[in-house]
Amino acid sequence: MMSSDNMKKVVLVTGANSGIGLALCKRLLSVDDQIHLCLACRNMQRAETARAALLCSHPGADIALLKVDVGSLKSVLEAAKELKQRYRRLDYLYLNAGIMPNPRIDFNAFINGLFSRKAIHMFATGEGLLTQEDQVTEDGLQNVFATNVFGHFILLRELEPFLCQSEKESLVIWSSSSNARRSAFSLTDYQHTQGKESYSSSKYATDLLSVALNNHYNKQGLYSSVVCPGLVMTHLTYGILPPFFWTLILPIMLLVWLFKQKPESLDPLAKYYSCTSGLGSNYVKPVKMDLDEEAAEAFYQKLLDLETKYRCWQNVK
Ligand SMILES: NC(=O)C1=CN([C@@H]2O[C@H](COP(=O)(O)OP(=O)(O)OC[C@H]3O[C@@H](n4cnc5c(N)ncnc54)[C@H](OP(=O)(O)O)[C@@H]3O)[C@@H](O)[C@H]2O)C=CC1
Ligand SMILES: CC(C)CCC[C@@H](C)[C@H]1CC[C@H]2C3=C(CC[C@]12C)[C@@]1(C)CCC(=O)C[C@@H]1CC3
Repeated sequence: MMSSDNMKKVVLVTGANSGIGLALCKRLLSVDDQIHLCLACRNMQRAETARAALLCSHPGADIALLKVDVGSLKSVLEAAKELKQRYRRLDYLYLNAGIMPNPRIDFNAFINGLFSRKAIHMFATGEGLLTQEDQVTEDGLQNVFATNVFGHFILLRELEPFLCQSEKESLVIWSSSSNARRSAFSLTDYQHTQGKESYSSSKYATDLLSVALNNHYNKQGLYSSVVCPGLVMTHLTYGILPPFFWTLILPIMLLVWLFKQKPESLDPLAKYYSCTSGLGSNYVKPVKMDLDEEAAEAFYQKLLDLETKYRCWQNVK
């Protein structure tokens, strides 16, 4: 018979020590403080600080730490092994850790975009505005791809037996982005070795991967979904512009948005209302992803090939 401790849901969040990951952990505990929450972080000091902050608001919560650098395959394999020893189940896997290294704003694109019909879209998604300088990891992979996509994919593959259990369903949730863009991604260069939009490409890759995962794993009780947090002030965005700059431009961004609103674009027969209600909160609306299932499957096969290659390499080492 299962003890009540074994019946508690196990939730793992990568990149849980700051920003969206930490806010998510706080929210999860406020919804259900009876979960086993595991903060998967690369820096244990920052993870400890996050744990202490969560315990302040939720004393008595069951919060464990797991060391993992999702950009390193060795670290991911070790972390997965450790997890399998600690828990008998995994209910929610939040694949949230992510990077946007050395971001630069393309000011020419910004000025051109500002006076175009795409201004609002540009402010909402950052489309075409940002470039990044990527690097190669110890495993010989592009860092943004390794961190935002492949490390998480390997983690998921390793945890497959826990996620695909006949008696229960499991959910994998990816932190994607409105910056995910089809034109930044290429199946022939899925690591984005050539371009300067590795972030956009990696987020499009997570969207594709999520679709493929559903096709392959739904029958085994594993469901994948992507969330798109919009624009959130975190270390990631403070890497693009310093905090004081954001304080200055946010009201301007709001004004631009207001002036760009077209009254005729409002539907007279629609009510525009907040989705928040006392009967359960729903702050989001679904947006159809700009992708097709063949591309998702083709990308999935490429990831499986890369996985095979790296597993052989790990065995040889
Ligand atoms: N902020 C925004 O506007 C948006 C963010 N997102 C996505 O949300 C996710 C969270 O980002 P956000 O909270 O904004 O940014 P933060 O930089 O605040 O958080 C990123 C988290 O990921 C961790 N991380 C980064 N690299 C690794 C790694 N190799 N191994 C383990 N952990 C790692 C960081 O750890 P450490 O502290 O050690 O660096 C940190 O905890 C990302 O995937 C991002 O792309 C999506 C849309 C918008
Ligand atoms: C005065 C100007 C220099 C103002 C430039 C504003 C831009 C820096 C921002 C406008 C939209 C923003 C945005 C992001 C980053 C910053 C902007 C491009 C993200 C790409 C950050 C990470 C994400 O995942 C999505 C964000 C979408 C919007």
